[in-house]
Amino acid sequence: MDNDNDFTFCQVGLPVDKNELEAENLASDIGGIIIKDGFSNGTNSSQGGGVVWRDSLPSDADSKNERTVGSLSFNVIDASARGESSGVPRQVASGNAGTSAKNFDEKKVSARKPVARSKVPFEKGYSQMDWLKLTRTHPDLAGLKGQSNKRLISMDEVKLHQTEGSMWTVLKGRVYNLSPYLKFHPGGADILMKAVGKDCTSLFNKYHAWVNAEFLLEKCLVGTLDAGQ
Ligand code: HEM
Repeated sequence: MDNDNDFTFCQVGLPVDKNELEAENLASDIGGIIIKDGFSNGTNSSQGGGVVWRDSLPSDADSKNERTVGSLSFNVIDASARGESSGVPRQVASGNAGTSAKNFDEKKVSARKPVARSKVPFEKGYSQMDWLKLTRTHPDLAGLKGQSNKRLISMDEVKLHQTEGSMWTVLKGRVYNLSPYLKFHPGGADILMKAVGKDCTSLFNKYHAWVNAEFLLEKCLVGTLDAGQ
């Protein structure tokens, strides 16, 4: 096997990105990182007032660095005690090394409201399983009465079939008799009536482009739409 083309054998290289190198240099120049809590009024952090964590004890070298480059410090504020209910942690960041210090609040991300689904509870005996059983056992769901389902059908003929037992629709260039499926339609029979006598392809795609109608209505096929009409 050619390992060059197999990503599982990819070698992870050293950072060559210019920005990464710059970030590394900058990090080594920073005098120290201090995390303080927001409760103590300890103004002198070097005495440990409110310091939650610091990356190193101030040594001579570190304080020299602090004078030339500075340090980064973060104040950690517990918002829960103030009864803020956003659930998003508030954060205040401050830097004193010439880096532009900005206070920021994380914006609340508004979750999209889910679209209301309008599935209709099926009547007893009209589940999708019941439909599958019926398609396997019924001899003539399309109502062909011996006619071929390979013939071309005009739109005018489709419009004529809007009566009980013979309700035709066009879906993706195929003509189906919807009558036997009406009561099994999970969206309800009423809404499916909109498809009768018409080409329902765009309505179908609007509601559920993912539904495999070719399979579900296989036994309801009466013919192919004559597109030349
Ligand atoms: C013509 C063949 C059609 C077939 C075979 C069919 C089949 C289905 C199936 C299997 C579902 C359940 C989908 C799911 O659970 O994700 C469904 C739901 C639904 N259908 Fe159809 N459908 C057809 C046409 C239409 C048309 C023309 C309309 C609208 C005029 C429509 C409106 C709906 C609605 C509103 C639902 C419920 C949506 C939902 O679950 O969110 N259907 N249909």
